[in-house]
Amino acid sequence: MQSPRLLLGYLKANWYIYACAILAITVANVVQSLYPRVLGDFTDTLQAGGITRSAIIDSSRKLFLIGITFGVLAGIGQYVVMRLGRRFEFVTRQKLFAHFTRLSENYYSKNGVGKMLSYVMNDVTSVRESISMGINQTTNAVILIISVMVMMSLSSIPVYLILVCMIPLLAIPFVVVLFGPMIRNRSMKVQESLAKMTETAEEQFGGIRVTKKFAVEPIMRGRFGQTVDRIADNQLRLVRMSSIFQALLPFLGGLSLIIAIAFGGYLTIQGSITIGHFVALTLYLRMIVNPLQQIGNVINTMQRSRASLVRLNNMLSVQPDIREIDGAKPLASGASDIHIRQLSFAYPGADQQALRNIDLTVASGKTLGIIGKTGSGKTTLVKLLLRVYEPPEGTIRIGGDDVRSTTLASLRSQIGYVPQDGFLFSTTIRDNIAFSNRGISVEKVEHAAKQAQIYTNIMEFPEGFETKLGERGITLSGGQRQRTSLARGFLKDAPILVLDDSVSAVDAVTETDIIDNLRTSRRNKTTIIIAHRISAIKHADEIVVMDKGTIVQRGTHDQLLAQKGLYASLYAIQEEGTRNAEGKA
Ligand SMILES: Nc1ncnc2c1ncn2[C@@H]1O[C@H](COP(=O)(O)OP(=O)(O)OP(=O)(O)O)[C@@H](O)[C@H]1O
Repeated sequence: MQSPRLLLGYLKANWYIYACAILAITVANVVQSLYPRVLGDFTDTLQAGGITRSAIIDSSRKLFLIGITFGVLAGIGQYVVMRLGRRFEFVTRQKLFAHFTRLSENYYSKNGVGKMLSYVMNDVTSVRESISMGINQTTNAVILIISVMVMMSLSSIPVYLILVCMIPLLAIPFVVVLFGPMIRNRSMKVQESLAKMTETAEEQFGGIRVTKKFAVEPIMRGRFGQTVDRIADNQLRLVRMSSIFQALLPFLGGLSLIIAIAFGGYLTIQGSITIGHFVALTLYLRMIVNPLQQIGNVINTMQRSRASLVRLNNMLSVQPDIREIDGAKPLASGASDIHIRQLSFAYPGADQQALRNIDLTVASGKTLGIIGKTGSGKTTLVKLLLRVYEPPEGTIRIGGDDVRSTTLASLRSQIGYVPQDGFLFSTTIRDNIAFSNRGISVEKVEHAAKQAQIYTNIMEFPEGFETKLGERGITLSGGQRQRTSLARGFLKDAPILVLDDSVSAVDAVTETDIIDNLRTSRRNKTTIIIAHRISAIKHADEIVVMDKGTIVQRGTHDQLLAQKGLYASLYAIQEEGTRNAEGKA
């Protein structure tokens, strides 16, 4: 196993419970291995003196005791092991989820959500099966085989006969060594194709509305079909290999039995061993055919889950891109002046810089407007402020502290960020708005909704704020979704509020109302508004115009209008658009 930390850690933590369970299963199997001896002795008694009442009662009592002891002890042992297996599943899923929440946006932009789900579902289940079934069946099988061997050697069956019968079983280690790696490799491929399918399914369900609007369902079905076919191919390859392997071990057990019947039968006819020995020997060998099959099963499952365990351990060892430095300090409470110096940034793997030499100061309590062409770096700037991506050291300071030396939680709790397409969860509108503080009063939630101009819309729903939203807020229009997400930003009332194109989907009148509310509620609080429409930022204390990752103009609305440049051109185009619209109306 490459890096068995996850499983070893769990087994170590629970070793004493496992030890008790294994002890119970061991005793159960030792007791069960007495069974051929009782029957062998019974046969010899029959042969010596015929059938007697006392012999029947005595043997029946022994067999009954063996059955009861085996049933109770094996049952308890198996229950404990299964329970621990389920607990492993639960603990590991929690561990994975906690790990996922620490990974950066950069990781998620490269790895689909479906892939993450596959770890949580398929891989965890596969490892759980192996530890539950593996421990139960291995203990059962190994102990039974050992007990049978011991019982056979303690009996007066000749050793040479036992050894001859065992010859086919010597091939087992070779079979295991040969097939094990092949099964593991094929399992790895199955798990990878399952992950791909979950990823594709997640993406296709997410995009189902676009698919339908473009009437491209057959193409999407074809694409999904391809991923399913890949799984089927990989699974068939695995099943072929596993089946051959699983059949081989009992086959070797069967060969032993044939030798026992042929050679043992011959010795019985010759009078070298008693019929009782012959019966006991064949029963002993018959008894190890099932455990051999179980061992085949277990090795099969173990190889498969080993592939999953490697995947899980690899996943858990992914280091988050954004990490707090040792001794990171919380950002001073209420700090809200922002200083950006010589900030240049390129996305990992990108050959061009998204931001170049940005110098910017937003004094505490002021409003900054950012406008610029699409792709000019506006959102990137905010992502660096929030440390969604890591800015170079010393380039961004809040309240005098380099954001890289602060704790992530304190930094993000000081900033309210409202993106253009804020994600809404499948819960009530109230919970969506009160996202940063579920315990907040209804009045405050309603007030935030009023500020974001969504209150009236919400009250029109029969259940008002208790209305449940479907996947990604499907019951709301684009503009309603945007304003619900905006209300969430208002409610957080953070020292710094960033609106990233957050009023783009509302009409001009509503936008004016929202901006007015914003100006009132954010008086003396730092606010950054990114917009494409000048109407959303013209009131700002300072406006910067961005182009190709740099700031090309800065000033107030009036100062920028007085300059020839991108801002004045944008204004002219937008004013003309508004006049045309009014003319048509
Ligand atoms: N995760 C990413 N990985 C690589 N490049 C990215 C990533 N996100 C954005 N970019 C690139 O960085 C540049 C700036 O993008 P950004 O999102 O900051 O622009 P923007 O000004 O906010 O655009 P818009 O107005 O369309 O929202 C673009 O060229 C974009 O393609």
